[in-house]
Amino acid sequence: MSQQTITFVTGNAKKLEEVRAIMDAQRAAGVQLPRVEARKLDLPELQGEPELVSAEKCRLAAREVGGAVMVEDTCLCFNALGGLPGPYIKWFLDKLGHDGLNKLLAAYDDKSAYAQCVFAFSAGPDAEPVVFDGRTAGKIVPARGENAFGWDPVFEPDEGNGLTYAQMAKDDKNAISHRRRSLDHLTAYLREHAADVGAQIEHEAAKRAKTLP
Ligand SMILES: O=P(O)(O)OP(=O)(O)OP(=O)(O)OC[C@H]1O[C@@H](n2cnc3c(O)ncnc32)[C@H](O)[C@@H]1O
Ligand SMILES: [Mg+2]
Repeated sequence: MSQQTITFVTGNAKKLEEVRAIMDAQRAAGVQLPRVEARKLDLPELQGEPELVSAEKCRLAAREVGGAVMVEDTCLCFNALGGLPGPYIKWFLDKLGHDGLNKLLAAYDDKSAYAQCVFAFSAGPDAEPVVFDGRTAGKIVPARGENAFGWDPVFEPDEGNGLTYAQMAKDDKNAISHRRRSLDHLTAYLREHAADVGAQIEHEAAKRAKTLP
């Protein structure tokens, strides 16, 4: 499987940076990982539960790439709001900013939240995506820290020693992040099912080769 390539499809350069850093550190520690290439594509996203959003994004990505892909969808879930904004965080952040995200919780004592990352992997356009959930608990705080990645300045993870994601060293965020946890599940799956996944990727590729002119 290590010879085969999986394409990570995302329109977000910061996600890619973190995924690369996490995978490079694991490789350096001797963990066997597949080759991952990146493709910058902003795919349309279905509305619904995070697993569904990610699985559908994965199906579209596999069709677009015509091969094995991984994608991820990230949510920021406020417990007082029943998990919202959740998968809609991109638009809430865009329209309301860091201050507005805090104001959403002004009427509630409970500022707790969790960051959730759902990776999805597909061996090819006709394969069923497999999804992996990773979460980090914390709370929403007034913005602290100079960091250009999304809502990092307003999320203080419980394991962050009082620092927001934006104030933490990159390696420290990557050690406890929602993305790290989800990616760990995905890479463990790829290792555990290396033979099956490898055969599935090849089967998909052979099928495509037959149908292409
Ligand atoms: O192409 P894709 O991979 O979908 O990239 P995206 O930027 O559209 O990402 P999402 O749909 O998953 O939306 C998640 C939003 O949360 C932001 N985000 C994702 N991961 C984050 C993290 O670890 N820290 C802070 N903000 C993050 C991201 O910039 C988006 O605004
Ligand atoms: Mg997106």
